Amino acid sequence: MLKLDNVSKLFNPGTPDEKIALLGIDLELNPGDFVTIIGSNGAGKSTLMNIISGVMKPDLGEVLIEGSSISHLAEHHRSRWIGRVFQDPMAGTSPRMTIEENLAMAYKRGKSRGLSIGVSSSKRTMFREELQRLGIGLENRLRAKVGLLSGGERQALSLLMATFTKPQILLLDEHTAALDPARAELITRLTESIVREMKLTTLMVTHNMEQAIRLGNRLIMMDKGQIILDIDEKRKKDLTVERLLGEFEAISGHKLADDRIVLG
Ligand SMILES: Nc1ncnc2c1ncn2[C@@H]1O[C@H](COP(=O)(O)OP(=O)(O)OP(=O)(O)O)[C@@H](O)[C@H]1O
Repeated sequence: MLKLDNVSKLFNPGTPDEKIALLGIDLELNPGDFVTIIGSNGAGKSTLMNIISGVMKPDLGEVLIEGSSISHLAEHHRSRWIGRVFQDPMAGTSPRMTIEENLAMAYKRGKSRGLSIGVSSSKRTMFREELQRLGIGLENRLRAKVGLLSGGERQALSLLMATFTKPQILLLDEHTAALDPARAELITRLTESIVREMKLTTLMVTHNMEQAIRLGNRLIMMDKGQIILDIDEKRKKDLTVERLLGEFEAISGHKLADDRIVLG
């Protein structure tokens, strides 16, 4: 499925601001893996997501999907395989367009060029059915401008749009962090059901330790540009926040430093 082969990224090389963001990352996801990623400040989590989605290129190494390198492909060309939801609920949708127009855009992604972004009645019926799955009444507001939705509603729509065409890889970039606890819980629940039903291979960065342990079948910890812990489903079942923090400290030699960390 997704494979990172010896991926490294250095910012500002040869200057006093030189920063190693990623150092020789090897990572292979199996189909259907749901991997949560936690790590200290500046560990390289966002850089990793940006390199997978094509926002930036690695200095070294390859990103492969199903055995083929996608390293040369720009972000918009990868969007047919990769869905991404950002922390900012405003990032994944267009506020001036209606819910159905946003969905039509998402539906067109990766499809033939000629496909219209217009909303036919058959598409509208499909959009309504998809929105119903979210269980928050958006199916009755197809013609509402997305800018009028709450942050939670908008993030639910972003999640639906990112997964609409069943991407090979779903990237979740702290996608519940900007929401209040009730809305974060709603989005977490929706994420779990969409990932499970569609059997999506998923990478999720989170600052919430309890969420990282509870969700998914595999947990990765990063520090200073490297993966220092990769915990499988069996070991994950017995994890606690305390045990995880202890393991991090034992391996990295320092306490987990993250100003946004949520223990649970
Ligand atoms: N565009 C950039 N220019 C220079 N340095 C950068 C850039 N982006 C990231 N870095 C540096 O690269 C390192 C990794 O950053 P990254 O944002 O990937 O970490 P992170 O794990 O997402 O951190 P956080 O949890 O604090 O958001 C950090 O030292 C950061 O300061």
